[in-house]
Amino acid sequence: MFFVLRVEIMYTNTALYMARAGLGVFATRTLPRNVRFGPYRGVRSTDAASNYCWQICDKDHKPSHMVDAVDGNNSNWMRFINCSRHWSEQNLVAFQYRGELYYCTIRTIPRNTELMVYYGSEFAHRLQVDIGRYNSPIDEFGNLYTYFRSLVHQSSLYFKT
Ligand SMILES: C[S@@+](CC[C@H](N)C(=O)[O-])C[C@H]1O[C@@H](n2cnc3c(N)ncnc32)[C@H](O)[C@@H]1O
Repeated sequence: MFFVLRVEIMYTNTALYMARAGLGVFATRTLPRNVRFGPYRGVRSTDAASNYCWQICDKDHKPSHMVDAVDGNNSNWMRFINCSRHWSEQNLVAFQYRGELYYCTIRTIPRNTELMVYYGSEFAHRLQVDIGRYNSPIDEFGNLYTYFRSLVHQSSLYFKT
């Protein structure tokens, strides 16, 4: 089953989130768990030349190439999704399927909530995300969201991009 995803792209609330993070993506309706978006559109490149790159791996899990969404004319709305700073605010996981990159919701995302995915430790570190505290107990970080960890399972829900 396909749905048309409605999201809003707007400036992140820097008072609540991270300073100077720019634009972010917000759900305009409640999204259930296990909804997949994608693929992440961009230009194929050999190196991580921008902050809009995801690494694609081959069948042997070896790095193959990057998909770079720096060009707004050769990418889609997924380029605006920001990096979570702690698992309590992460609501998407990135995964690769048939050589392309997708995101999947890992918890129910209430309306008006920012969609956030973990970029991986290397890039997150560059964004000054405290990797050492990423998985620390929620009360050390603040009670922004209720913790609900889950695995990505098969789902019949997909969104068109
Ligand atoms: C893929 S883009 C995300 C969209 C970006 N906010 C925009 O306005 O185009 C990645 C960039 O967003 C910003 N960003 C994303 N997550 C962030 C975070 N947790 N803290 C600070 N900046 C972040 C950084 O400038 C990063 O280079």
